[in-house]
Amino acid sequence: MIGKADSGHGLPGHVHEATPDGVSWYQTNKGRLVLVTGACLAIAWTASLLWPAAAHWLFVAACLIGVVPVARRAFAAASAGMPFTIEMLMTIAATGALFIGAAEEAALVVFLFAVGEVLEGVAADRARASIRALGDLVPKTAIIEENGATRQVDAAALAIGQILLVRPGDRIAADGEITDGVSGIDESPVTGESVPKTKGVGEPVFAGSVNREAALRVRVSKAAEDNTIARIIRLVEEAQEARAPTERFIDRFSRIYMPAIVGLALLVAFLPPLAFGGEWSVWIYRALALLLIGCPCALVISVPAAIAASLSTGARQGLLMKGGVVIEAAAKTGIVAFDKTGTLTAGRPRVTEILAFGQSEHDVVAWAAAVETGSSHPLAMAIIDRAKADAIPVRAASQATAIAGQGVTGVLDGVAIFVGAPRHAVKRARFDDQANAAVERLEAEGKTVAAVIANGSLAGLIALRDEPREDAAAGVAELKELGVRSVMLTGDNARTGAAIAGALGMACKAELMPDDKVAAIKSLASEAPVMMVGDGINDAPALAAAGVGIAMGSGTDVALETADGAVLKSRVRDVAAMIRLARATMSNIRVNIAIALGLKAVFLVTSVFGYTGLWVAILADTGATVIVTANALRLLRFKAGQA
Ligand SMILES: Nc1ncnc2c1ncn2[C@@H]1O[C@H](COP(=O)(O)OP(=O)(O)OP(=O)(O)O)[C@@H](O)[C@H]1O
Ligand SMILES: [Zn+2]
Repeated sequence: MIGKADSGHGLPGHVHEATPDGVSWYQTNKGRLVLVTGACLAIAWTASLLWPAAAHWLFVAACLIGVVPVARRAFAAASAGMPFTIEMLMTIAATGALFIGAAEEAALVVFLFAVGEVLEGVAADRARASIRALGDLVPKTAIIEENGATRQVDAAALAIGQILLVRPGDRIAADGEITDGVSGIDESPVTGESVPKTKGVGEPVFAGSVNREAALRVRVSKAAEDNTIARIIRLVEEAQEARAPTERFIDRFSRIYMPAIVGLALLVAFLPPLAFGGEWSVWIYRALALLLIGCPCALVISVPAAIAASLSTGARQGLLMKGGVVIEAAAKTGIVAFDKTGTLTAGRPRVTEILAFGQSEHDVVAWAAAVETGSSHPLAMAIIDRAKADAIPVRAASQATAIAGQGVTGVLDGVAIFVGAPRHAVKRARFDDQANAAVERLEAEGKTVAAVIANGSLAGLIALRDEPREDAAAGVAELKELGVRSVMLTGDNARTGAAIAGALGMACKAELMPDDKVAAIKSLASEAPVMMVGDGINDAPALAAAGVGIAMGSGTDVALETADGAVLKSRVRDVAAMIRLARATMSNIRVNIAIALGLKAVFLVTSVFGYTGLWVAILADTGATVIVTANALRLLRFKAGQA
């Protein structure tokens, strides 16, 4: 909401337009107003020493110069149906002060109000600039190779298929695939991951990452606006627009609060003089101070400033959240449900054992690999890789069909083959005691067993193991420290699931068919707010069912669009980091609201009883805004990860 023209919270004007790049505060209209009113004040003060009679009129002039632009905005809003604006409060207070003869204070009020606006603008711009800085990471130009010659082109105009020449030290200008060369690539701008990765021919690279070592040729695979970094920036910018429930509360609050303040001011102005003969000028003066105290700008700025700072900090650390709503929900997380394959584990299972029953090991692997050509499951790739490694030719089975959550079937050389989970395989072939014992033992070791059935009898067992990510146990432990429970959701069998989950120190719900995951999330949600973490691609329904759905993955393979947020570094610990950042943001907001309301409450009382006057009132208002914004900007330096 910062930087947008007012979007209906009834408090226009105090919300800041983005300052264009390269424009300093004093070059903006509001900045010039500060300089002009400041100069008038200085002249008037000097004059008051030399020629007191003229000083009064100089203060009046200073006040009028300052109040006219504010009054114009106030009346524009009023004629648009929003009479209770911050500008209106300010206009009434300043002109009122002029009428009761407090010209010096009226001028000071107008000046400090202008200063406050400029300070807010500077702070809001800082939060925004740190998001925009992400975009500056993509170079403006690129060198392409065409018909054997090279030329420099505009990076925004790069077309898919063009070949980029990337020298060592260059930033890569587009998402693409390496066609020539091997080099260490620093992807920290895109994923927040600071350790460079060595990449070679055929591997993807992302716009904004830095080529560290050797020259590369890269084939452009995405148009400029579809680059991963462009998508991330767009997402963070859109996220800024999404309004948190707390923010909506403040809007509603302000809508009642502003008229209430005006009513109270009228009461203070008229009641004492009419009821018990108070001095008119005294009570009008106090009422005007009350109007200034009533200005809710600190309250209005507190939430969006904190959210903008938090989104930007998160983005730089590879933690994306789509707006204040997500931050607020993430902060409340009581249970994190993790998908197993590809989230808690690396998603690259390896074959560890092959047991053959009455067949050769060779045939077991050959049959299994043949039907697995019809599946895109990670287990399928592992089995095919094993066949290749053992120099067993992989032929494609006919009629190969994947059965979701169970396995695959197909026919090779007239042999009908099934490869899949033993609990489904037992319906297709008899398992003797020896086979059952082997399955039990392997699963208890955290391995997934694929039973291979040929023409209705068990031909063999293939055990596979998908190692947990290096930081999975640490991530689960960090979550526990935050008071958050972790649960693993998996389609794998209960024994394997329990073995892996147990080693990581978390609970497990296993043997879930794809639809069951949604039901599992819903039942967890009845216990505590759930965050679901998955790869975002085949578990979109589960991500959607959870209070917060977070996709985990690096660069292009993460489905940013389907989730509420993403952990770009593929680290389990970053899930804890995200919750920490969300909680820090919410407590920052709570502190800000307390500061804003607390200061107002104190000065409300002192103004009504006449202990403090107009200029203290406006100073408290501006001061509260500055304190609140400065506090929000502290989030820009928040380190979400634990050392
Ligand atoms: N192509 C396949 N080859 C062998 N077994 C398979 C295949 N597809 C599915 N299975 C079996 O079915 C089970 C359930 O599969 P599903 O894809 O639902 O879950 P998963 O990938 O193992 O686990 P997760 O839910 O954690 O991603 C697997 O654990 C495996 O035993
Ligand atoms: Zn204010």
